[in-house]
Amino acid sequence: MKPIIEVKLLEKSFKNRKALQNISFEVYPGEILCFLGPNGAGKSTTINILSTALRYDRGEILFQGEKVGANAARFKRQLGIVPQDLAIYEEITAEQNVKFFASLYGLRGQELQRRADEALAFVGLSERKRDKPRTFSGGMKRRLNIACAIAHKPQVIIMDEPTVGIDPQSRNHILESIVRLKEQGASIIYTTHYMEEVEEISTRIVIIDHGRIIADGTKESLKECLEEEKLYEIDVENTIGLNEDELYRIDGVKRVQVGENHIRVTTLKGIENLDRIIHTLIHAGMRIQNMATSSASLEMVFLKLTGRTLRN
Ligand SMILES: Nc1ncnc2c1ncn2[C@@H]1O[C@H](COP(=O)(O)OP(=O)(O)OP(=O)(O)O)[C@@H](O)[C@H]1O
Repeated sequence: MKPIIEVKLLEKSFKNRKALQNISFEVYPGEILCFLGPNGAGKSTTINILSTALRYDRGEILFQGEKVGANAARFKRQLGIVPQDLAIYEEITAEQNVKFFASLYGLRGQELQRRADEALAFVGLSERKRDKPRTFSGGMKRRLNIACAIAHKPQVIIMDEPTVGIDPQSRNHILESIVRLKEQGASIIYTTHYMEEVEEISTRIVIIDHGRIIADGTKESLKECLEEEKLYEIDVENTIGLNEDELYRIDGVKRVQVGENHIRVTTLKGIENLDRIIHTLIHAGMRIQNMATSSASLEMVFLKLTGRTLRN
């Protein structure tokens, strides 16, 4: 299958600070490509460039095999953008909002009405279409934001953290609608901090850190790198007095991460070392309160690749 978008060696600096370095990836039709990365990793910069809202210094973006530069107008018509901050007008009705944004893509008359109705039904807001968004919950506003971005039926939909700070019901609604958009053939580029969302909806994942892509693959392929490892999550009263080196000296221990009252130890599966880990912690004066073992998760992939958790 041919990619709908190809991004090649993208670079972007803000003053002297490099925000993106050698970013290359493809987007295929009918996929949900999740961008995962901590604050400041470069996710928004990447998708703002893709949205044509931000210039880049070097690199190339192709849409259906052709450079975007000369075809920017054609490309923009096929983009639906759901920004991180709500982009709706509070003082006009939900329907008027959707019609306004869809009209920017050239829709008029009956077609405009039909598409607006479809988009509002799609996000579950048909019954509230004559109401103004100022009377909506945060989740409903987010859904309206999505309706505004998809009414013109774009081939590529870019969503920047569309579920931040909303109730679980709206969140589920949004995730379900994203999967339906994919099933209808759209390509969705989705950024999030929430690992669970990535587990739930992604067909492919790009992990970005410090402005570079450090992994690109399906959930399954990314987790393969962890087949040999397991993770101990240990809660303690506090970690004052713990020397990480003592844990690293234990056979099989690969990574240690120490928080205020939490310790994560990644260790090789084949080596029985739990008794030594516990002994070392007790010897250092730790009061263990809880312990759990995890097998491969995206959080662990992220930890392995970056040495950090996604949400510190
Ligand atoms: N307009 C700007 N001016 C200066 N620096 C910027 C600007 N926008 C982003 N940056 C810097 O570029 C880097 C990447 O930021 P970006 O917003 O893309 O990260 P992010 O992964 O989207 O983070 P978040 O999850 O917090 O949105 C950061 O170091 C940020 O401080």
